[in-house]
Amino acid sequence: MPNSAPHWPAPTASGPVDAVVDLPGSKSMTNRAFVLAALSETPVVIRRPLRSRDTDLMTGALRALGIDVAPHGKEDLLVSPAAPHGPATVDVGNAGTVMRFVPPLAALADGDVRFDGDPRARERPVGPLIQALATLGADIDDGGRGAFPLVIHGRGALRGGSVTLDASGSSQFVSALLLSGARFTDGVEVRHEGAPVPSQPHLDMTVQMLREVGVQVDTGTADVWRVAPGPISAEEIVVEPDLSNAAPFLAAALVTGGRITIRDWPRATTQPGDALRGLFTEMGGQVTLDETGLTLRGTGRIRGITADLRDVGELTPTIAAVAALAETPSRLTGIAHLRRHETDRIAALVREITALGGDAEELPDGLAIRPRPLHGGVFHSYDDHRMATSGAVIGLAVPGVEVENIATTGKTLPDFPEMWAGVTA
Ligand SMILES: O=C(O)C1=C[C@@H](OP(=O)(O)O)[C@@H](O)[C@H](O)C1
Ligand SMILES: C=C(OP(=O)(O)O)C(=O)O
Repeated sequence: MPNSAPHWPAPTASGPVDAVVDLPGSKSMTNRAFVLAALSETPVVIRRPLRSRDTDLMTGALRALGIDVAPHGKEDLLVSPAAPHGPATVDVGNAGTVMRFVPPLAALADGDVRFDGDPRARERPVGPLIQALATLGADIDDGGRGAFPLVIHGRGALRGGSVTLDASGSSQFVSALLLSGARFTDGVEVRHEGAPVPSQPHLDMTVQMLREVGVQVDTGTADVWRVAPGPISAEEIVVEPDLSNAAPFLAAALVTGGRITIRDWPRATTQPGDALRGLFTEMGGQVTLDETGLTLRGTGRIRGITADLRDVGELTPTIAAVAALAETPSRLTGIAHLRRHETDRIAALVREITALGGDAEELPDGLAIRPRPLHGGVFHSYDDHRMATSGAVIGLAVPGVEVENIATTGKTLPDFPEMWAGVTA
């Protein structure tokens, strides 16, 4: 999308950063919480939800379906469930969680629900999910495209049952069916066939959050998930800080040889961002976890990394930014599905690192980055929040980097420029 706002001059660190960072809630947990709350037997308080474009799109979708979401105290939200109904129009924006998690809810609605979103939403994969919903009894008009825009002719209930799909393009196809599956008449059995499903921690998150609201989920067989039909009983869902959005801040410590503490890092979590502890240790950081949170200390040395990031694909842009500043080469693989994320992240990262003088190369399922000094220039963000924050990370070490459309960080972290200024001041 063309963006006429002036480019954002990325602050260059004048010395090692040293700060404690409070991050808002996880996008992935917040948007799962909304779906579960919408289908709950009783009103649900969502504690410390993320407020951002992606979560606003989700609350917009719920409201369009007749489900009320209201402020509750200073930072919480109250969801008052109701039988979802059409006619309704849902704007999915460029939010994968809204694109994938809301159609099953719409299939349970009474009435027509229309879906469309940003131009990129029409390119992101949704076909296997739409096909699966049709197999489970939904009446969907997608003009045979297997893509947005589309209409779901809800009939107030969905039969459910067993379905086989290829979820190698996105774990969100599976999560979507599981999140609403307990409310399908026969529950749901999802079988995956194809190349491995990415983002395993996000599947674990779905299963754990379902179990916490009383849903029976059987994960005993690899690539098969069974959700028993039954009620969803939640009163409160607590959202953890967004550990994927911790990535650029921890990277700042690594890149400047400084120290960053992310407050309230959970001791146990399903979030993929927890893998940053190991990944950034391998890249040269020293990590400690205590009552305050997770602290990363940079040592002044940045090592490259060879890693299969299939499970934690959304961390790739930040890891690539650090890799572009490292002393040794990096090879990031297992992430072919990133080509259909907010943008083609593999092509975008290679293009932008190369434009700053770096040495980066596309691989069929990832990218390779070799050490080479970088210079200033415009770092394009392609409407991708994680591209924008990656440009900020590189800018810490390379004077004269300007990030195009920093406002796109509002997808999951609207206060990013202010938070970043606080850390780099
Ligand atoms: O379920 C989720 O909340 C997510 C799953 C992952 O999607 P893919 O499996 O499509 O990569 C991840 O990249 C995305 O940011 C969030
Ligand atoms: C891939 C991402 O988002 P989405 O939920 O839109 O898929 C992401 O946040 O890195």
